[in-house]
Amino acid sequence: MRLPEVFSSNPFAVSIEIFPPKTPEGDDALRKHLKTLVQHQPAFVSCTYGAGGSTQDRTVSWCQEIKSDFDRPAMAHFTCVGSTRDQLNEWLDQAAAAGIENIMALRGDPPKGEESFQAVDGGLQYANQLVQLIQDHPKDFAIGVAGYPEKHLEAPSMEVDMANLKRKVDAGADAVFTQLFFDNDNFFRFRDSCAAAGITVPIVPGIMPITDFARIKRITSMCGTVFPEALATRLEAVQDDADAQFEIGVGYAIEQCTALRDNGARGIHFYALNKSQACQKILEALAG
Ligand SMILES: NC(=O)C1=CN([C@@H]2O[C@H](COP(=O)(O)OP(=O)(O)OC[C@H]3O[C@@H](n4cnc5c(N)ncnc54)[C@H](O)[C@@H]3O)[C@@H](O)[C@H]2O)C=CC1
Ligand SMILES: Nc1nc(=O)c2c([nH]1)NC[C@@H]1CN(c3ccc(C(=O)N[C@@H](CCC(=O)O)C(=O)O)cc3)CN21
Repeated sequence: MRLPEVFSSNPFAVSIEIFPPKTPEGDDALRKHLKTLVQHQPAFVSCTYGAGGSTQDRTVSWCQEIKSDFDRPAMAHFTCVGSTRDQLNEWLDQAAAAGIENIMALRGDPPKGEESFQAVDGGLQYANQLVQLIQDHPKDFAIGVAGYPEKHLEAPSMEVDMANLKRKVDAGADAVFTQLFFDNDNFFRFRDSCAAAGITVPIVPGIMPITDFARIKRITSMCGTVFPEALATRLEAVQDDADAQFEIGVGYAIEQCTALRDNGARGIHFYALNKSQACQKILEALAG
């Protein structure tokens, strides 16, 4: 199912994001977690492509498995990192042949050890160019793009960042999935700015449940997401207690997601980090 139909047929479309594990043991563990997660009938499952600058293989095969073995629509992430236009087009040919219908089009993170993003010779510099390249492919892929409620780290201002988001949507994106955030006010402001900029496609909040404070701190610093002081204080108080961190993190996410839904969010995109426990609790709470 393509993204436009996902959102037209579902007033609140929950999606789950996974990343390809690095080992066969990781693959098996992910299959167990996916089995649990799909019981909640997520609208689709997405799989990253070199998240945080790691490997790009196996995104397509995981998407095929999501469709065939887990019976859910899939979205394959795709980035400009390290590829020429020709190589990007070859990947699109493979994705089309594999039955991929939805693509999350991203510029991508700089590879590990590199400070800033560098396009390769004959490659692309910005995600709007990737959206255009996908649109120019003969297969009619549906396209997701990233949006930044707290501004992308490299953008000089919210206004410039919004103009860049508009470029991606005008190039043909069907939905915007946001960077993770912990303060809903930032999301609601961002949604209003999108509307003011004439962006009419669904704006879906991206939520990462906190289960391990140290890891989340690493990730938020990479994303430019502000961590609420009061929440940090509560988590610091239980630094050595994994269960207590989980309880606090999941409780916070339940409140955050409930408020998003009650205030008209079109869905929630969960950065599940290949685990099911937190999302399961949140989805149970949302189902009431
Ligand atoms: N789920 C995921 O896998 C997610 C990944 N990311 C990562 O975030 C990073 C950025 O990716 P995108 O948002 O796709 O990149 P992007 O190309 O849309 O934006 C990157 C930066 O360039 C600026 N920019 C964009 N288009 C421009 C243009 N035409 N001219 C001048 N400046 C322009 C933006 O304001 C931003 O600061 C990547 O590292 C991506 O992998 C972000 C969110 C979610
Ligand atoms: N800038 C950016 N890049 C991304 O890839 C990305 C975002 N933002 N925002 C939303 C999600 C979050 N993503 C993530 C974030 C962390 C890991 C992760 O597993 N991190 C490891 C370290 C990575 C490694 O060394 O391989 C960790 O231990 O936290 C995976 C996906 C993918 N997405």
